[in-house]
Amino acid sequence: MLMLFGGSFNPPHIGHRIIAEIAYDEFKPDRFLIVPSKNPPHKSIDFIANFDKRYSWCEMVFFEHYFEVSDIENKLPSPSYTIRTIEYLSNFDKNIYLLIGEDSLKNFHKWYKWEEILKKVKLVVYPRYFEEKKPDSVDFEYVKLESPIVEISSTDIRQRIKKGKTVKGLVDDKIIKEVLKEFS
Ligand SMILES: Nc1ncnc2c1ncn2[C@@H]1O[C@H](COP(=O)(O)OP(=O)(O)OP(=O)(O)O)[C@@H](O)[C@H]1O
Ligand SMILES: O=C(O)c1ccc[n+]([C@@H]2O[C@H](COP(=O)([O-])O)[C@@H](O)[C@H]2O)c1
Repeated sequence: MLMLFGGSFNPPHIGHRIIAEIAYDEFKPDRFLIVPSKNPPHKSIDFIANFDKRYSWCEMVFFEHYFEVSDIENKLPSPSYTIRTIEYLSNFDKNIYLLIGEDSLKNFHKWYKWEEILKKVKLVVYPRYFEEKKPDSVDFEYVKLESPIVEISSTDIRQRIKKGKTVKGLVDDKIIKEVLKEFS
């Protein structure tokens, strides 16, 4: 079984690590892939660090031996549609679990070929809101993790840095210097 956790990771934060650790513990997949998105679809971001930087931050944050940080979306066509990543990974393992946060779940029915995705993966959702938010007007199956809500986001981290506020504890110590340099 392979678990896929994709994201912009702009930058990776402690919330991402908590999500990955809890999902790993719950499912114990044979492979757990962290996949930084080369060109995240549907995302308007004030600023995105280049792929190589985000990839190397992920390697430092997800250092445990059971995590594999993958550069596949750097090689696959742009934009980084998840269906393409899944189709590529299906060559290696057909039992794929796709891990997403509850905010992504809300818009999941707007993803490119989302119905195709659901035929190929089992969806695992990490809660992000105290009040459950289900996708609008569509119904599909997913497993929701029972886990603490983590109110940390990359957007907030970038904004804090711009305002000169600390992000210690929100971002892994190993990458904090580089992250501050990137987003100041
Ligand atoms: N605090 C969180 N709680 C639950 N899910 C999260 C959290 N942070 C990120 N995720 C999920 O992790 C995946 C990758 O997230 P992403 O890299 O976009 O981080 P983000 O904090 O949501 O970034 P941004 O603020 O730039 O949108 C997405 O599926 C997202 O829903
Ligand atoms: O395939 C899509 O249409 C699609 C639309 C939105 C998001 N995604 C993927 O979902 C993951 C989290 O996205 P994001 O924008 O919240 O960082 C990341 O791997 C994206 O490539 C994928």
